[in-house]
Amino acid sequence: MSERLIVALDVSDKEKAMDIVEELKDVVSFFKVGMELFYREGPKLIDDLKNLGLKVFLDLKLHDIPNTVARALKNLIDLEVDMVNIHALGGKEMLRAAYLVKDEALKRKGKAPIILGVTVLTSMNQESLEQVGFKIKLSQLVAVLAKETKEAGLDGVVASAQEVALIKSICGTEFITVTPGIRRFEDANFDQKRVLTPKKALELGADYLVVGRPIIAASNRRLAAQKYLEEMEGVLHGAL
Ligand SMILES: O=C(O)c1cc(=O)[nH]c(=O)n1[C@@H]1O[C@H](COP(=O)(O)O)[C@@H](O)[C@H]1O
Repeated sequence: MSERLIVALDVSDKEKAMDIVEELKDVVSFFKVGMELFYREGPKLIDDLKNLGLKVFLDLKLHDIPNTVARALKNLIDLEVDMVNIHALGGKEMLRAAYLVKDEALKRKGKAPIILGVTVLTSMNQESLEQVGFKIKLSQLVAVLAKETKEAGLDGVVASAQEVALIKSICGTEFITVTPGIRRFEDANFDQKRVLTPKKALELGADYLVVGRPIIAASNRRLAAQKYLEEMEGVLHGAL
């Protein structure tokens, strides 16, 4: 069991999500609930997962004006999740507003989730950035957004593992990196463009690896998760 593997519950309803949790809960303790599932099942599902003693990353990628993000974030923090994210492209003021909400929650409750800035989606590459008008090099944009997130006082970023070394060199090793777009060598990329293997991601310093379809769409999910964990443990125990 490694808390550093986060399995994305990208399914449409609670029944399907709980089937996956049931199959994996002996080997995986951290699950991600995204828009698809949360928009249908809402806060009750978060309670159910927390009551099973699991950690929850609530991935709703907030992106709005500072006031709206701050107010929404307060509600998410009150769900007692362990991790949430907001788009760093929302700007300095928005990131700072998020930090102030976290700070207020820490004072009020004595605890608050890890709050991450999403840098550039792992489904994008240099070409996709140019298509939406960005002339900057992708890794440079990730670096700018990570630096803004750090300066606002937030805990870390979501980025591709390909940028982890750069982010850590700018923001320090304590700044958390959560990396989706993780694929074992034999797994399909689907819509992910910036991918790396679990082994490489951990070697570069990624703190948490997010994996969805290669595990949840596998015919034997437990075996699929175990293969990811084995590859990770090889690095964590210095055996590879
Ligand atoms: O914030 C995220 O979790 C996220 C950010 C990002 O840049 N890319 C990304 O894939 N994700 C999420 O990570 C998961 C990856 O799923 P798979 O591609 O199926 O492994 C999905 O639930 C995405 O919503």
